[in-house]
Order: sequence, then C-alpha cells, then structure tokens
Amino acid sequence: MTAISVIAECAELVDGAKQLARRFNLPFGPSNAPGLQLILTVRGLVLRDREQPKLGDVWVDWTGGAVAHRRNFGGGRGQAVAKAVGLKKGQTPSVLDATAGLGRDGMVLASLGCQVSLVERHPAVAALLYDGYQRACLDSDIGQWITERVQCHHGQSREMIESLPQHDVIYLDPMFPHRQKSAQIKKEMRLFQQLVGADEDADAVFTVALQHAGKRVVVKRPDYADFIAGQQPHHQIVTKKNRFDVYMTNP
Ligand SMILES: C[S@@+](CC[C@H](N)C(=O)[O-])C[C@H]1O[C@@H](n2cnc3c(N)ncnc32)[C@H](O)[C@@H]1O
Repeated sequence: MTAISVIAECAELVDGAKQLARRFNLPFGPSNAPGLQLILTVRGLVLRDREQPKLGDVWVDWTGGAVAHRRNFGGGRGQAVAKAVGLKKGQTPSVLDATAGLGRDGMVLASLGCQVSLVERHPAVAALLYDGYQRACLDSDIGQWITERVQCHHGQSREMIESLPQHDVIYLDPMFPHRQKSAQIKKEMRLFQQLVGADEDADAVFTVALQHAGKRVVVKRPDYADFIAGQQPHHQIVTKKNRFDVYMTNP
C-alpha cells in the first residue's frame, strides 16, 4: 500500500487532523513525509501527492461540481445505474454499495430516493468519504435527505454484507485495470489507483453478495472486462464505456 500520512493545513486544524488520523488508524505528519498526504484544510479533507502536485487534489464534494451536475442534469431514473438497480416509479430499492470509493454512484442512487449504505475499506478513502458525508449533511440543499438516506461504514464489505440488515441490492464497482495509456486516464483516477491498487477479492465479495442481496447484485465493469467470477449475468445495461451486469437473486 502507498505510504500515506495525515497533516493539517494550518495550526487551528492540527487537533482535528490528529483525531482523524486516530479514527482511521493513519499516521499523523510529518508535513514533509514522502508519498501521499491527506490534508485537513478549511474547505475539507483533500488527498494530494506531494511529489506530483500537478495531479491535483482528490476530495469528496457532493454539494457542487460533477456530482451536483449529475444529480441535476444526469437523467434521473433514466440513468444506467438507476435502471440497473431496478429503480422504477413506486420502487426505490435499498442499496448496499459495497465498493463505495468516493461515493459518486451511491450518491446518484440516494438522490433518486434509495436508502444507501456505503462501505469502504481503504482508510484514506473512507476518511475522504466521511468528510464529504459530514459536510453534505450540513448543506442547506441536500443535507436533509443525505442524513435520512445515506450511511457510511468503514470496513471490509464481506463482513459488512453479513452484519448489516439485508438490502434489496448489493452494488459492486471494484477497481479494474485500465486499458488506456496512463496519460489518458483522468488525473484524479491515477491518484486514486495509486492509492487503492487492484481489488483482488472482487470475485469472493460477489459470491457473498449473491447469498445476501434481497433482489439483485449489480456489477459495474468497463466494456472490455470479463464477467465477474466468470458468471453470466441475467441481463445487462450497457453505456458507452461501462456496463452494468445484473444478477437476480430470485430469478
Ligand atoms: C472503483 S472504486 C468505486 C468508485 C465508486 N463507485 C464511486 O462512484 O465513487 C472501488 C472502491 O471500492 C473499494 N473496495 C474494493 N473492494 C472492497 C471491499 N472488499 N470492501 C470494502 N471496500 C472495497 C476500494 O477501496 C475502492 O475505493
């Protein structure tokens, strides 16, 4: 795993940054530590590569930017991810997003009315996710429904799937090696890949998900990827770059 340390942007944030480091079991400081840094700033928690600052910062912002744009103009229930989980008029399934990452897909589903449990195992990604969640809960536009519909969990999804109450849908979007040359991959995604690496246990998580999902398991894959665990889905929703393989648990 890439080395990562937590630091504060200014003296007033040092206590908060130390608390965060303890909560996610990450080292605090020093400010010149090599590798990646989680920096607590006045606008929120950001991930930065000290040696490659041009890659920019990664953070979770559900109130503005691309996530808000997708929420407002992304196509609502017509979006592929919504169709894949079975969102229809009068049907808003509960979703356990077992590979939450920065929570973008989960957020789309919550904005459309689903109860969403986000599960993320990587401590730095989970810290970014919690930070974005806490800020979103306080937002005057989206805070109320975020608080009512979204829960964040830090842990291994196999364990969380077994311990959380049953959800209608288990959603999986494991990291998949990119086919493009690295220069073509979005800078943010490069930083994220460097941090998280490959999700080698995806097939095992899928097997547990099939045993526990109330209605279906949905797996997001790049268009060139094989089926997860070599298993043919019951149906697929295909977009330009991705597909959503849908496995019904009671076909
Ligand atoms: C491709 S990203 C997901 C992106 C996400 N769908 C989004 O919209 O932001 C995959 C994430 O799943 C997490 N992950 C993979 N396997 C996991 C597991 N078994 N338990 C918990 N988290 C897992 C990885 O750490 C990574 O952050």
